[in-house]
Amino acid sequence: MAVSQTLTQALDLVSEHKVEVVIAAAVIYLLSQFRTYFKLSHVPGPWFAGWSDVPHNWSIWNEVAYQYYHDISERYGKIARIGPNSVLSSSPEVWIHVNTKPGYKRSEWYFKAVRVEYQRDNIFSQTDTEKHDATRKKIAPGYSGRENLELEGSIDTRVAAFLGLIRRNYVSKEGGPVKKMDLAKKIQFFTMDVISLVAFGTTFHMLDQDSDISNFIKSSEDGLLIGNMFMALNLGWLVQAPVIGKFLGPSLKDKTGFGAMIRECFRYIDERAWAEGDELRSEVLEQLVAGSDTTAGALRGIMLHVLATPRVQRKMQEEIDAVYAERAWGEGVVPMAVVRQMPYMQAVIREGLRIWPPVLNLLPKDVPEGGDTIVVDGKKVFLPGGTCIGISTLAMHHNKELYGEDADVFKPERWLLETDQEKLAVMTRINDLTFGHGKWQCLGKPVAQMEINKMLFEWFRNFDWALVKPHKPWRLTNAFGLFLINDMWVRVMERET
Ligand code: HEM
Repeated sequence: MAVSQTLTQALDLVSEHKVEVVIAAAVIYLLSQFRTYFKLSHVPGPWFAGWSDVPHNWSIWNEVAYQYYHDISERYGKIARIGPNSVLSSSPEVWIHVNTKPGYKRSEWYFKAVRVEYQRDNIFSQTDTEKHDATRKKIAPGYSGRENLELEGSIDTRVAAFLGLIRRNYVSKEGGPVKKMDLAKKIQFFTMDVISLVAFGTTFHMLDQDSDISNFIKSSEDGLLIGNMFMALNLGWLVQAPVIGKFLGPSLKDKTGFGAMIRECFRYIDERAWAEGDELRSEVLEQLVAGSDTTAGALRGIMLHVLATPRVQRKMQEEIDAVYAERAWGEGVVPMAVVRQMPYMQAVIREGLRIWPPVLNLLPKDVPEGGDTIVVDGKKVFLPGGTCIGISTLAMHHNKELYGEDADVFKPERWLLETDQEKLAVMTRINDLTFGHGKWQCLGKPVAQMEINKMLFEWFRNFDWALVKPHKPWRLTNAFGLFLINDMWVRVMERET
């Protein structure tokens, strides 16, 4: 009774002083906006970034956020503001600092963006550093070639399957009809087949059947595009919200789409009795998401640049032929230990990852409580606690101060002809950041490296390649910083050696 009386009196008071209440609310709102604005007003950036996330979200909506980050860094320097509470940096030193200094944690972006299942975290979405570290300790050995001795053999079977698919369906002959192949699609078959083999111990057989089995790839692309839209509208939290989120996110009962894909994956996992418990199921599922588009993006990017540079293709094949002539490994797929010793191939891969880094989202981290002072180009910059700081990947890897005026050109020789050893070491350290750094560094790096190294060797040892539409080499979009690429049509011919 007393509560309802007080409520009525309060409502009466508000209705008597409507104008004053509106003014007070506006003042409080403006004060909080000013407070937020001034927190980071010493960081350069477009004026609107201090007041609104809309321009940033607009770039996400248009699927060009990676380019937006690059352009902001080019214009405002190595640390720049992109939102009221967000900054981004293209400085490798800053990024290494953020990823190693205790107290930094993953921002809430992670659970909004990469929590594949409703309200259940995986290692990638885990924002609680302690829980993340504990999970990482548990699952890391399974990802490493040293601990997982079957890894290389598993990948070899899929490399051989790719060569087999090309020979069965896509080899064109001199003067005969051209059998066009969408390399972008087949690369995704390859990465999906590898990752299913690594994650569940059984492959999807996409290469063997030359098909997007159960529409997994389409579902995953649709899921990324829809998720990207939610993020652009600042609604990422909705799919994880209590009750309502259950109906918005993918459901295991869905007939198609991401939900259907998750159900199928769980079936694979259960059949193999690979993992026990829901937590491990989530980790396995997460590998599929983290490990297929990323490596596919890398392989497509490297291939496009090599195919557009005939001199590089020729030099790669000369190196491959010399190694193959001396081969001590028999007839199978080239061993990783051999490709690792091929300087030109390694330069091509490093340069490919530099010119076309496949993971381009902010990977944002929160500054520890109490704030932190970072150093950018010798100047100290204070970031208040809770500020969200992300990486400007493209700007970092295309930095003209380090790589020169031709930083945006694919030139593997820059890794071979650099005489300044100190500079080469810096370039290498920065290049390694493609896979992240410190406690959040990519766990799948050995898997991805094996896929890229072996596949490139075998593609170019066996075949000659050409783009079918050099004027429009592929169709591309970007969601969550990952490239979704289709229609990369190529002509493949047996090599005349
Ligand atoms: C060229 C291919 C790849 C690139 C460029 C790449 C890049 C990255 C990056 C930048 C991160 C760090 C994210 C952060 O700072 O929070 C990451 C994390 C991760 N990646 Fe990869 N990745 C690739 C392939 C793979 C593959 C093949 C797998 C699985 C076999 C994988 C599994 C993971 C996992 C599990 C994490 C989370 C690690 C953690 O939270 O501790 N990645 N990756």
